[in-house]
Amino acid sequence: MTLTEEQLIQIRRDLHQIPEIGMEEFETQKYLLNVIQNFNQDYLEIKTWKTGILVHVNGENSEHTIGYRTDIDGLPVQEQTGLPYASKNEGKMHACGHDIHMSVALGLLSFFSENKPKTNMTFIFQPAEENKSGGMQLYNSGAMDEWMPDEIYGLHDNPQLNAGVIGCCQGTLFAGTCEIHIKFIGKSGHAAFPHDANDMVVAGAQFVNQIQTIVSRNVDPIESGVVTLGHFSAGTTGNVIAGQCQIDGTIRALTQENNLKIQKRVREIALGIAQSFGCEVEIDLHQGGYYPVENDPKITKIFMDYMQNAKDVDFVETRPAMTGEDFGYLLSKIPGTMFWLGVQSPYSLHSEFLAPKEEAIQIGVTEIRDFLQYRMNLIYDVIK
Ligand SMILES: CC(=O)N[C@@H](CCC[C@H](N)C(=O)O)C(=O)O
Repeated sequence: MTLTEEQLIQIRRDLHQIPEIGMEEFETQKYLLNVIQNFNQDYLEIKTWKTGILVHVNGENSEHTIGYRTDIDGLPVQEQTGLPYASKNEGKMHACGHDIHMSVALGLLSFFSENKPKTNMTFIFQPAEENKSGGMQLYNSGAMDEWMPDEIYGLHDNPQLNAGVIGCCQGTLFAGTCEIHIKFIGKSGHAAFPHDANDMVVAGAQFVNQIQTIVSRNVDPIESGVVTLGHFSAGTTGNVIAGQCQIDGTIRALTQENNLKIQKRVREIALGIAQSFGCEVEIDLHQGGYYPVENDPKITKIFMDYMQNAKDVDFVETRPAMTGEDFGYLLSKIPGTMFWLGVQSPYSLHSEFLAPKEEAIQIGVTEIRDFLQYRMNLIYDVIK
């Protein structure tokens, strides 16, 4: 069966209620499998990988395989939307819209399970996009090998675009990211005797201030970068000198070169602070699979030209964004395109109030289905 708009919205609401953190998507996997097993199975082969699912669609010509990837994990965010179908999982929420991504993917898969595609297809329901580089883990596990796509597509929802609008750009769509985890370890003591202690609030504060110079002084101003420290904790109370300071953050850059340059400077500054304060430092800079999302020039031109000219598609050319995505790793191995799907919300991705407009799901399914058919016809004409 091809899922109707009503069914897609119900699926999205069901998934929205059961968000799970990366590599713990057990209920989500079970729900997805149940939906997929109700599709026409004539052309489908299904397998699981950890908490993810791979579905191969046998097309008319098996010389080319089109990949379509959705992420399936939620975030550790306490939902505050007040919606009747809000998350039932305390402290977890689909605050990045992966429930929308999954619903669109199911809509597409349901269509191609009924309408044999011109080429093979591999649908990837990928765990752990947010924090554990699920895309990189999946690719490196070899689980995709037998159904390896020749080209791959994936979308991300965008609250700033009207529902159903498609956005894309040539080159880098999303930044490469790198998590920062730094711990300064000194000596705690009485607030009255600072000379007998080694104050890690002061060391941490110096670190926070000094890294502000990285983007302003080390990155070419024509290019760009972000160093955000979202977490700083030290000490226990006002009259005890803190012996430890934990700082966590993230680096964002549009090129891998700048990402590595910023990583190097963060490391150097942390080591310099440790030396000048005579304290220990533990530095954990972790990029994993969060490479810059580099759209393939040829495939992206075909995608953008199609979307620009298609009747009924509202298309905008977007600028690169400093969000990260482990789809960047898959794109470093397989040529393809990532694009935005507008879901129109006053709240940003990762907000506890994010409430995407559900009409974007069916519009997205129609737009992407038509593009994929167009693309498969182009390929089929060449290889048949
Ligand atoms: C689309 C999106 O919001 N992605 C996340 C990716 C997280 C990357 C990693 N955990 C990091 O913080 O560096 C994002 O925060 O952009």
